[in-house]
Amino acid sequence: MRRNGRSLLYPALLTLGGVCLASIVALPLGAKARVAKGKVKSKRGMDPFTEFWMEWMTEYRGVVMVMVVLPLSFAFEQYFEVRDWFYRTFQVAPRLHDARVRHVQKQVRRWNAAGLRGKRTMCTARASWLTMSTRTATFKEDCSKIECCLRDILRVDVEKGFVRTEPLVDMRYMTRTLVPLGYQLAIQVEMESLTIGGLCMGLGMETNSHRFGLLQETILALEIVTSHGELLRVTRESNPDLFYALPWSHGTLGFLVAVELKIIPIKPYVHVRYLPCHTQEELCSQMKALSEAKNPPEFLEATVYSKETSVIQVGEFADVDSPEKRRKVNGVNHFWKPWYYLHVEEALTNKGPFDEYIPVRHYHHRFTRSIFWELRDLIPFGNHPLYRYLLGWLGAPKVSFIKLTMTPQIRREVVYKHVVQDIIIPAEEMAHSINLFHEWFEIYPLLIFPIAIFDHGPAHEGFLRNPTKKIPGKNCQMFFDLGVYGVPDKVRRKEAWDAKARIRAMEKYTRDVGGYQCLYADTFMDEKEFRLMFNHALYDKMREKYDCEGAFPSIYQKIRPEAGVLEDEGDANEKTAV
Ligand SMILES: NC(=O)C1=CN([C@@H]2O[C@H](COP(=O)(O)OP(=O)(O)OC[C@H]3O[C@@H](n4cnc5c(N)ncnc54)[C@H](OP(=O)(O)O)[C@@H]3O)[C@@H](O)[C@H]2O)C=CC1
Ligand SMILES: C=C(/C=C/[C@@H](C)[C@H]1CC[C@H]2C3=CC=C4C[C@@H](O)CC[C@]4(C)[C@H]3CC[C@]12C)C(C)C
Repeated sequence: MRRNGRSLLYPALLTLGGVCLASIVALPLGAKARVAKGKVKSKRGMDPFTEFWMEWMTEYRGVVMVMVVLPLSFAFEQYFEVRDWFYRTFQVAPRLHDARVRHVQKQVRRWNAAGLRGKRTMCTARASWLTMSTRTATFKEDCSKIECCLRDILRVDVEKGFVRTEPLVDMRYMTRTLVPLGYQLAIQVEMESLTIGGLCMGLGMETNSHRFGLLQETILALEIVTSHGELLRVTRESNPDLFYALPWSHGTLGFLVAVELKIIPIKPYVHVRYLPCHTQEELCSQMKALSEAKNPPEFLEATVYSKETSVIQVGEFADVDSPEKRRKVNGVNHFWKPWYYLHVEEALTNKGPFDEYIPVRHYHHRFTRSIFWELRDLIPFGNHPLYRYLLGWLGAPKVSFIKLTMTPQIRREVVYKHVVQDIIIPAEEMAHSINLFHEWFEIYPLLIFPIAIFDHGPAHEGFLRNPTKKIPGKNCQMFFDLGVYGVPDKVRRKEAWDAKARIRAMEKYTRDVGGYQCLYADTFMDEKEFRLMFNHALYDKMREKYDCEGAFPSIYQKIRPEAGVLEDEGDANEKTAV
């Protein structure tokens, strides 16, 4: 059987590779011929060949996704599997680390010596398309780009419970390394391509954030190259001001070259119970009771399928040590399995509540395969059994390649006919916010998971304010993440839908209830509104102390509405009567 399976797999792979290669060669040649024959006329004043491509890639997005993005993602994935295996096995990275840090310092010192302070700010050289932000980071064009090629795990210390790692290590590499050792990051974030640097300098959260808080609470030490090229090791004890100012600072206080993060022991499986809720009240009261319990579950989240219906997922680490448990093992990420959010939804059918044992690494990356539920619009037939069995093994398209093949027209559609947003707001807002999201977006599912926001004391209030309504006996207040990803129903129904007005209403509501918008997403806030949402006191102090003005852009300069896409250009493009 295995031999038969293999002998079928290789011809299938070769055929697919051949078709992709042929298309990649044939399509541009065909396009060039059409342009040469004068069959393509420029409508926007671009050169006709580029214009033809832009239009083709916009029109045939699904084909580009399957023929280009998927094979590229697969090849990229395989390359990094081999590269990371080599570095891990031969322990190459720790020996190279110091030289890599010196390279960052040398570039920063060269920038200082060239007299660029105040003239041209610095940012990382990571290309915008590679990142997990929805933005295009146009600010980078005006910056000196500093290469921070630091992509390895330096040390895993299970006795002391921490991992020392470089910033470009992603979540896939992290679980690949830690899980076989019986450990995970205290906050092990879901999406495989998110990097440690992005999560520490931005934000990181997961379905056990009701226990540990945001990923920043699990940082033990940060190693930073300052605007003068000095290397600093920053801990809670040695430099609390800078330590609490660095999370969410987006590389505007210095370059991160290494970080120590807390790790926790795990078991091989996560026992997940799926609890259907048929009213909002049921959802809110259960989430409150579970998240604020004396002994809360290890993992907790809810997927909301309509205004009233949702499924709560309660997870606990487990061993599978009996035949009865073995029968309930479900490797949800195997390529032939249905997308996870659709599997969860089954709890709302006649099947009712159910439970299963998910191998821990499958649990960690349970939404990567369907990019939460974004893939249903990118590859509408992606969950069809035929597709899953024939092409599912190629994995999910990587967000990076989706971004790389995005034409300006698609970028505008992503902004004006589509929503990707997460907000973190106080727990008591759950029902109200679901109703508001229904009114503004009408997109389901919605994602919900509780997050403890900790009090660091008045001297160390970071970018997030200290909470005001702490849980009795605890040093934190319960907030929750509410995520919305997809195409609003009004857009699907081809009715007018004002993206900017809706997102701005969401931002105002978030500010009014003392919450925060996740900054990987597009924001429409002006600087005054942004400074109202986030506490800049400690951040401003550190910007001054470490001479960052004129050396790094401010956070707002990095996340502000992008010129040409989100900036006001009159209202013509904002009202999308489709
Ligand atoms: N569940 C979760 O927690 C999720 C989180 N996210 C978000 O995605 C982002 C991570 O995406 P990812 O692609 O990994 O990160 P990015 O490359 O987008 O980086 C995010 C920010 O961190 C800065 N940064 C990254 N590395 C360094 C470094 N070595 N030194 C200094 N600054 C650095 C970047 O600076 P620069 O602009 O100079 O490159 C950028 O401003 C996070 O910020 C997070 O908010 C998204 C989805 C889920
Ligand atoms: C914050 C969480 C999860 C977020 C993800 C669902 C989104 C993070 C980045 C998003 C995307 C980036 C770029 C895109 C290109 C566009 O052409 C299509 C959309 C998208 C793929 C988009 C999709 C959603 C994200 C992956 C949770 C963990 C709280």
